[in-house]
Amino acid sequence: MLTREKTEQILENAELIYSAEAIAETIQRLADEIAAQLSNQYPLVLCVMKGAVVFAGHLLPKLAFPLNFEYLQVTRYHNATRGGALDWLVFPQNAIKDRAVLVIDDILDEGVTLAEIRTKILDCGARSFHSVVLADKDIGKNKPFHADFVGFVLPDRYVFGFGMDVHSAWRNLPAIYALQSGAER
Ligand SMILES: O=P(O)(O)OC[C@H]1O[C@H](OP(=O)(O)OP(=O)(O)O)[C@H](O)[C@@H]1O
Ligand SMILES: Nc1nc2[nH]cnc2c(=O)[nH]1
Repeated sequence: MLTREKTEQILENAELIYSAEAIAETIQRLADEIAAQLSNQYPLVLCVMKGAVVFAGHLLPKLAFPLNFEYLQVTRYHNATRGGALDWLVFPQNAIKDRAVLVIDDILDEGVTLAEIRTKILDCGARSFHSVVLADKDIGKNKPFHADFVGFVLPDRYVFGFGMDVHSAWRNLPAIYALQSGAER
């Protein structure tokens, strides 16, 4: 864990990429797009913890149709800024069969996490699979996964805030920041 001083320094040196206002507008647009496709499906909405917790908390009240809500938890970045093997921590297996599933995640980076989530959900007998991400990072190569609903396209930098962590801190920020280049380690 970083010291409090180091954590504050990271924010001071970071660059604001999306303000709280820009995020709010984007979430309303995403909610409208999701409603147009899924409002008559009575979907099971799954939040990918922990990163999507803030995004899900803002998006859910804007989905004005019947749904059920559960969460799953996977991690492959742990407290680092580079991804590794995926660790499954929580998975609501029994809730999924025959459901139209909408997965909410904060960020699509290399696409490994959501590709594995989709496989597992379809293996559990979901009727359909959709996903919404607040941010899709432009990594300059093909990804094994494309989201149905995308908020922003981000530059290829490590970002944090609005649920996303940097070395496990700053998930509580109301906006999205990019880590100063060279500070990834
Ligand atoms: O597209 P990928 O390269 O696979 O990365 C995307 C995943 O990385 C983050 O999760 P993380 O592993 O950091 O766990 P967390 O949500 O608990 O922070 C994020 O919430 C996505 O689920
Ligand atoms: N916090 C955070 N988590 C990620 N997971 C994959 N990419 C990122 C990123 O840029 N920031």
